[in-house]
Amino acid sequence: METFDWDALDGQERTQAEDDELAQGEAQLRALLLRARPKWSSRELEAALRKLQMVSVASVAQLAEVLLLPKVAVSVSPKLELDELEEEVLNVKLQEAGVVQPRGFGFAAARAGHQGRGCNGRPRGDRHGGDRDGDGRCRRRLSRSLEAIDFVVVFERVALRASMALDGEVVGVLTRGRVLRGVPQQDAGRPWVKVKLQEVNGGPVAVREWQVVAPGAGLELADTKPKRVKELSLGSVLHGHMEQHWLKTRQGKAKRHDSSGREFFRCLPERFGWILVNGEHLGLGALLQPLSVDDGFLRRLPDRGLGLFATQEYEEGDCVLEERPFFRRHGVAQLKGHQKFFTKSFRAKFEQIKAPFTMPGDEAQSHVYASPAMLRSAVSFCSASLMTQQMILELHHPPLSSSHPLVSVALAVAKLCRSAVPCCHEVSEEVLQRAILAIEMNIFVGECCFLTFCRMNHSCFPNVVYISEKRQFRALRKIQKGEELLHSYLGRELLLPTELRRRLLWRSKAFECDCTRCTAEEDPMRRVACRSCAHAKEHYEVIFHPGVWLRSEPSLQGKQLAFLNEGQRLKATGERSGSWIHVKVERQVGWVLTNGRSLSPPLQKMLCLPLDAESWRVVADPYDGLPLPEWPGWRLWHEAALLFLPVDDVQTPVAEDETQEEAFSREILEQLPADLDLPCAAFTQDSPCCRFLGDRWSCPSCGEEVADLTSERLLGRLAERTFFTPKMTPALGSVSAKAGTSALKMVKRLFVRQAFELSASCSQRLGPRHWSVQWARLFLVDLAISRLNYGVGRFPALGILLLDALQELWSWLTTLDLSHDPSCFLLTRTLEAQHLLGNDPDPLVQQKLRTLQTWSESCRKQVDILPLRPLIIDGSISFQ
Ligand SMILES: C[S@@+](CC[C@H](N)C(=O)[O-])C[C@H]1O[C@@H](n2cnc3c(N)ncnc32)[C@H](O)[C@@H]1O
Repeated sequence: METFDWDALDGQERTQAEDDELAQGEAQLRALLLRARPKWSSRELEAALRKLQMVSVASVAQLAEVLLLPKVAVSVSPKLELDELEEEVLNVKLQEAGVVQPRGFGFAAARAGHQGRGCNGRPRGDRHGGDRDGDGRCRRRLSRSLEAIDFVVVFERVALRASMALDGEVVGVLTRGRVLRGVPQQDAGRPWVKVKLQEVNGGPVAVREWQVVAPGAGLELADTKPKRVKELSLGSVLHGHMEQHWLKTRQGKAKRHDSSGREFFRCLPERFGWILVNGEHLGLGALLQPLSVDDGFLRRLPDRGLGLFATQEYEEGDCVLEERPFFRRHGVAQLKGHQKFFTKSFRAKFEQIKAPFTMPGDEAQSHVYASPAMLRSAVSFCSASLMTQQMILELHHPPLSSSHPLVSVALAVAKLCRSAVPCCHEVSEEVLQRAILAIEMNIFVGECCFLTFCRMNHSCFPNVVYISEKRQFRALRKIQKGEELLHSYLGRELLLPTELRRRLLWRSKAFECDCTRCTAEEDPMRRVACRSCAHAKEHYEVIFHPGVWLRSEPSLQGKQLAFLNEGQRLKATGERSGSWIHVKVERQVGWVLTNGRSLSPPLQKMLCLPLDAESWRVVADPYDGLPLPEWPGWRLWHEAALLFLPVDDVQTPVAEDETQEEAFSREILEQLPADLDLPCAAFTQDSPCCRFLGDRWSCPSCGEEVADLTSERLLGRLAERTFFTPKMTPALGSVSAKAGTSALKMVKRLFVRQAFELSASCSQRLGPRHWSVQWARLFLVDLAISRLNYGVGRFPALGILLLDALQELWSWLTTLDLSHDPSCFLLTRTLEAQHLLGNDPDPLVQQKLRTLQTWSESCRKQVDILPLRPLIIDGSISFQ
């Protein structure tokens, strides 16, 4: 039995003879490495040597000693050559040191490692195969025993002991969900795991254990003239890191290291601790579980690190997981305690921290800036206990070698915090950078980190949802045993198209999402109305007096087939050529000119105009300068604008207080060519939509393909800025917010006018089903609810407008590939509409309300992902 001799750790000065022995051992190891890796350059060799020393291997003898196993293996198989063994041991140690990729590491290897050990009292049998004959068996067994594998703590709390015995000194405690690496070992038939203390409870990498090895060391106050506050007795153990001649410990104190050329402290060698794997004989059951068992709850996946899996079947609404956080990030209020360190110059430096951001495979460049949340992360981390710090560092984060902009931003924030905030002085730059990244990647709503929840991967089509008030995950749909549990790291962003969702995830969480929605062939958010199908359904009326010619070709030279009188109705066939349309009139077909501008001399007049499919009225002629063109894609937004804004505001083309950004958006909209407007028939219920398939749209009905992404991208970018994050300013005065709303905010009238213009442009060019138009609807719903809540006077048309928009949004959400039901995005809005319009005498309003109520009653209403935004228009309410 291998027990650890703690007494041996007592500080002894190293003698010259020991130094010589070390040098000799190193030379042996170098020779062994050279033999085993003849192709390595001297730099690679030196790097490997350094890394081996980090895992306690400084000589060939140590290599054998640490693992003890060669002796066992030799006795089992005398055929095995020592060289071969050395190389095997060397390979394992190199893997442990991170010099080469662990062979077979991960799922299969860990499973193999677990096999036959009887952990959890469950014999594993031989179902995972393995080399079972002769030398092969021996080699397999050897590497298995040497390999460190991942375990997860499955019991509430397990003890880390100084020796492989139940009465061994407890040197640490690990809580459920903690993931650790260790080498399985047996003692008297009981399975134990040997782990490095540094890895599990020794604190962040730079902080090590030190021991007082000479008399005269004392505790001094840092940041002031050295002032001794305490003598330190020989042998006492401290946590800290070296900075020049001082060993720095926590609480802003420093300890003298070698002011007079003498060493006071020595870093303790890495220690080991043992954890019992199975507590069945104690009546406890499994304490640790290898990570990669087939039916495990926590598994290692080939391309995403760890992931959580269902160990039983769940019905929709069931509670799947519940956990308490181990870490809570400081809120803004708590940070105020540190305010005096955030001087003007600190703030200036902080605001300059940024790194260029590009999406892989995309040329468009922007920047990622340091967020104040990172500052909170740094301070919270540095104020946490060593154990908590270690648990944070164990959470997933991008490697520091990654070129992702967050990595360099986190480094700059870490540097700045270390230099300015006292509680951060003692943590190394690298550790603080890792901590900021780990918190950024794993933080949950409510500013918490969890040991288990944080291992759950993301999907835009999740099967569980986080209920923050209860700290629970609940099933969004039926979940089969063995299915991966996936939640969405995104909230309302789930209602954005794939390209934007992937961009957001890459930007904030540094990964390229490969979920079912992101990899699906079609992106249903980007459905646009099919122009050619709509053209084919279009009806026209001759509005020119006395009438127009039906011609055999789309030109004035075309043969005159018939004269069509003013007022005559024509059915389009779908073919067009410039201002010419191909029509069917009674039994004849031919071409008709719609626009007199191409005549010579030009006639500034339309000759034929489309009929609105809903009202069968002629759509007004924009060239005659009529003030209110009644294009269906435009009409809803124009009418809405008139309900919310004074007529002057709606019609004034440019406002004087327009900001640069607003001017930019307006110019973009003005530049969009008018001839791309969709025909009226595109706005009828049954008009077909083109599906977006990667880089083009294709109509399932007529087969038409469209590849022009430019105006859709342009409108999408404006829509994201306008509807997704409306520019709001806090309201003046003191009106308390009503239930379901957050603090009151104001939107500028000019902003609202431009938002309606954008809504109309998106609608006219992309049709009623595109995501940008749906976000415009949400904006309209929030404006309408705010107006009904806070506005002065009644607006009868507002109720119908609100309920129509809600119904439209509800049915859009049901057609998308979303696992959340529409109530997750619309519940508060629906309830608020019911509350505000419940007493409305209009029977149409009551009928629409009943429909909405039936829909919402059939939903589970688990979460509200998209709370109502109180969009109060500046000047539309008066504060008393
Ligand atoms: C909060 S962690 C989840 C647990 C993590 N897999 C681990 O090993 O601890 C988030 C990380 O998991 C990976 N990940 C999660 N969801 C993913 C997805 N849908 N596609 C690709 N990688 C994903 C990414 O590396 C991401 O940064």
